[in-house]
Amino acid sequence: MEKTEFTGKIDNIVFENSQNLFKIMDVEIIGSLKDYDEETIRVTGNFGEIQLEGIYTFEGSLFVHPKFGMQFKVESYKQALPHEEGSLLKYLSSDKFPGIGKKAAQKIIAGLGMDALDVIKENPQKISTLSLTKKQKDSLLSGINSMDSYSEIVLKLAKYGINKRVAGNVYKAYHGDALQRLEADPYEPVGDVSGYGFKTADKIGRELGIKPDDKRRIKGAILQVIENALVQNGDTYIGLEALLDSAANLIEFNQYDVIANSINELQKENKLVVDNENAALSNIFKTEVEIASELKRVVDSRQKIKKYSNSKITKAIGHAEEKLDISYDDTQKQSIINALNNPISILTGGPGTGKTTIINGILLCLRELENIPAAAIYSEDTPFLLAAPTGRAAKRMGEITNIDAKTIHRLLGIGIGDNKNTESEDLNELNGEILIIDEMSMVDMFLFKLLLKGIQDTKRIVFVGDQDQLPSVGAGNIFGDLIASQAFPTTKLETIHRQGDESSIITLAHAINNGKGEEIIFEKTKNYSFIPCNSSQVGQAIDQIVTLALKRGFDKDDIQVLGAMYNGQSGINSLNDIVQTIMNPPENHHKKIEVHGEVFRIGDRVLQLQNNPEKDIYNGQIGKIIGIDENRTANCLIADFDGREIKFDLRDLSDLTRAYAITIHKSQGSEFPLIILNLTMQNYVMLRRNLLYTAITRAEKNLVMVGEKQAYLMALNTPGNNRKTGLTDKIRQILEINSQDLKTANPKKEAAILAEEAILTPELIYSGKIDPMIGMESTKLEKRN
Ligand SMILES: Nc1ncnc2c1ncn2[C@@H]1O[C@H](COP(=O)(O)OP(=O)(O)OP(=O)(O)O)[C@@H](O)[C@H]1O
Repeated sequence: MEKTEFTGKIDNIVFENSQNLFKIMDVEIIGSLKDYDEETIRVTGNFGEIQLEGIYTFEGSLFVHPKFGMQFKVESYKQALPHEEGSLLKYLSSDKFPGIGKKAAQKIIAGLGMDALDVIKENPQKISTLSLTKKQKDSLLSGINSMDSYSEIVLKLAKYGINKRVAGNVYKAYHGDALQRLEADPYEPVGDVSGYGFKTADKIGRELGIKPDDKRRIKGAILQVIENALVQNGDTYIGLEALLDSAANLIEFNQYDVIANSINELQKENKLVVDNENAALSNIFKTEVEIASELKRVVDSRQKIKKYSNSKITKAIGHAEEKLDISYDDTQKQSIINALNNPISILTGGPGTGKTTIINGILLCLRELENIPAAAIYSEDTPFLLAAPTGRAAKRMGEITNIDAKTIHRLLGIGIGDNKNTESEDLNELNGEILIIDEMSMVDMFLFKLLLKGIQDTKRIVFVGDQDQLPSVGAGNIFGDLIASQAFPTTKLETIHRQGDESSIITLAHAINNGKGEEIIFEKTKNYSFIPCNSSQVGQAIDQIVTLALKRGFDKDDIQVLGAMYNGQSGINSLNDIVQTIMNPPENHHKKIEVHGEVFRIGDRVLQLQNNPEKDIYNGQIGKIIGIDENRTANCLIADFDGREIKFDLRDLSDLTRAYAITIHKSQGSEFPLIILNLTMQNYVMLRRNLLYTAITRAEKNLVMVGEKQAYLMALNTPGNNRKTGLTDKIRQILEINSQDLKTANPKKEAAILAEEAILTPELIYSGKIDPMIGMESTKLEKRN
């Protein structure tokens, strides 16, 4: 429809997405809107801060929404400035312009007339003609600048080639000042504003005539190089030599002394820290120092906590063994002693090595040694604090220990995405006999710092995990660094204790870690198999495997597809479309709702992507949709998360996605009876040993690997975690560890042997001669053309 314009008052903000600033609002029309007769209209578009009751002029076009009727799609908007004397006087003397009272406001109107605001906006120089103090002039200018609406800023930034999304991020960081700040130093937001990198800055810099050797430009390049290492590799620092080289590359000239000077200046400005020939962003360096200092505080303040005698512990372990009907091996026993007699201890081991069995042993021993009645353990103020970084991992920990386990966020009482900004005063104080954190490999540096800050009087702290799993999504490598520091008694479990059907997957997992995966991964065993196919065949193969698994009696909820990335032919998004069609087809006439390009239907399995303590659901938690209101009202979707009904409004739905296929990263901390894993060379940037290992260890009983052999080989042969981090050294320095203090127990490795079986090829699979499904009877894959 044709472009038109109208002015209106904001009645109601129906929906807003804080990520991309998209809003849906009800607007009361002031005056008229061409081709529209009603008094209010629903308006959609991207907006910055919008004031309820505020009056704005909108430019855009009418369109008919198939369900909600006539709406107005906004292309640009601006705040309607007051023009009559009374309201202009009131506006100018409001707290939007601090230091300007009624008198000064009258001077402004007398000097520039009723259009004063527009006049200054057009030509800020006019302010100098007013008889105001410098402070008042500044206040007037900055007040008017901050009224620059989001769409005006987007328009102005567009002339520098900045797209809407990035312009939105710039706006979120600098608000109305955005343009002034960018024009003063286009390199300032580099590393600070998402999507705004050195290239964008350089484009603006060139237009503004900033010289190639300008300090602002060089500093921007330096920050960009460090930021790249942080975001792309998870490194918390970069070597100075590499920094000089990469920065020189970026600015395209090789004057190292000029770059070095800028590094020094950035140090003085507290933006980065140079330590031992390495450079780190200040906040990252500071976080590592804080973590090491907190660890020292925890260790030092627990020196006086009593240690149990060997005989007492041995007796308690004996009782635990009787109760659990097992006998711990020597390494396992040592880990229990470590946990009971040290302020901080660490337990790491692959699947089936007995981590959970040890946690149970530690708790049983402590109950006996401290004479703790059951009532205390199950009380609100329990002396046993158990937590894990994700909801699913916490749930599993709770089920296995029979003691309530929380997410770390919930344990600390912190809000959504608050890791970076939470102050320690806002944290729950952690006390009690023991704190055990499971799945430590997933804990990132910001959350770990908060966890340590929350620890008050907890007598013992045990970090449990598998150091060979993927490191945390955020930068750093907390669990690996704690182990490498050798500052805390650490037990590495290497003997596989789990027996039974799933043991061949566990053997495969351990072989992958020991560099022997290639020998057995492409075999067909009772529990795992490999189906080679290229990325264009992945969807088809997964379609067949899922269909077949369902025919064989697998429960829908037991089948989980995993992949490395969301996009691409064999990406998570397209696999979700395929599996959703099989498991919850549209012809079931279920109610549905479409958001961010995904269709959700009643019955769909969904994944929560962010921590949401208010709803008590967390990143990685899986639920099922049980209700949908197609009119998209307040609670338009209801999902069952572990027996609890959680209501979502449109805004919350940006945190929800379908979960038939999920990324390996999101699957961390969860296990499923049947894992269908797909890896192809499209994922080549991510193909590392720890990614494959993490994926494989998600399978409880059965594993079907699909994709390109080359991709699996690349993952097998690319060392996992090689993040450059500074925490290990800082721990060693601050806790004054010297090299003799080796605190790691290293038991012998156990040999893993597997029988040889036939290797699958696509021809065999599609001819139906070989069955990729494991432990199930005779249905074969159909041949597809
Ligand atoms: N010393 C032992 N003797 C006999 N069985 C053991 C011993 N230790 C552990 N197990 C058994 O081995 C299996 C795996 O142990 P557990 O679940 O504790 O390992 P885990 O490291 O937590 O593995 P995962 O991470 O896969 O859950 C369990 O069935 C457990 O009972």
